[in-house]
Amino acid sequence: MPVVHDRSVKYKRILLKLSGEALMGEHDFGIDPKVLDRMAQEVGQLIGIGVQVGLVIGGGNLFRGAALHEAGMDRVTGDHMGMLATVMNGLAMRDALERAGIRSRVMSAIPMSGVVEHYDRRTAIRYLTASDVVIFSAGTGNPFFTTDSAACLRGIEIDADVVIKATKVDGVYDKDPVKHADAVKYDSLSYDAVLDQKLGVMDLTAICLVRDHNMPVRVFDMTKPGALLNLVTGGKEGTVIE
Ligand SMILES: Nc1ncnc2c1ncn2[C@@H]1O[C@H](COP(=O)(O)OP(=O)(O)O)[C@@H](O)[C@H]1O
Ligand SMILES: O=c1ccn([C@@H]2O[C@H](COP(=O)(O)OP(=O)(O)O)[C@@H](O)[C@H]2O)c(=O)[nH]1
Repeated sequence: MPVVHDRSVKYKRILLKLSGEALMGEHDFGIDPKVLDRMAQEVGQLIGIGVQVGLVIGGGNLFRGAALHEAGMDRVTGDHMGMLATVMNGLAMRDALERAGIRSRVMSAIPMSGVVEHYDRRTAIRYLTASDVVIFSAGTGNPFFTTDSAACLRGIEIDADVVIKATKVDGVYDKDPVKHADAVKYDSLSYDAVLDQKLGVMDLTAICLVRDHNMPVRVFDMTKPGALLNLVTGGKEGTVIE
């Protein structure tokens, strides 16, 4: 895809985190190809204006370690299944991107020879510089972490300008807006405010990491068409944590 620099770009290199659950679309489990195709188009628009895109995709649409543990499974085994789920989502996203004509790579924190490349930071940066989308899968490679933490970790490692969390709500609220109709949205807030109020939009380990490395985080609604492009080109979308 040709790179056209015809819009002002606020963030030159981004780490975009997509929630696994959002990939389900209207379904209760799995991947809705329509959602994948739409996300691929939106990522393609960013590549088209010269933005370098790293992706971390969750696995909650398939397996979550904590939920498997609640059902009786060993926690670490459940987390391994959750991380493998993120590799499956990564493969599906690569497929959608390639079908849309966007070059992409899947790297895994857990070696999986013959299926995807093993994560290597310097190689990832080379791919990004060449305008390939890099999908960082298998989370951090360690149990007891989340893909939010993986997104913040990879964002810091690749020296991204921002970590963008694409989710089903349109920002950070003073309480969970899915459970409380009177929740109030923040346009911006500090890392410490998220930590002090224990706001559940992102796990607190991830927030500590971005705080320690001054990495700004944007939270926005991935179901809103065009929102991602608007955000990356300086538009007002969602909430800024910095
Ligand atoms: N203070 C808050 N502001 C915004 N969303 C919140 C807040 N507290 C909890 N949430 C929940 O966090 C979810 C976003 O996180 P995400 O990682 O995408 O979902 P999940 O954790 O279900 O995979 C939202 O769907 C929302 O219900
Ligand atoms: O570094 C990591 C990232 C993820 N996971 C496991 O993978 C699952 C899926 O990730 P997550 O819940 O973050 O997905 P999302 O909520 O974004 O869909 C988690 O529940 C964990 O079990 C893990 O063990 N280590």
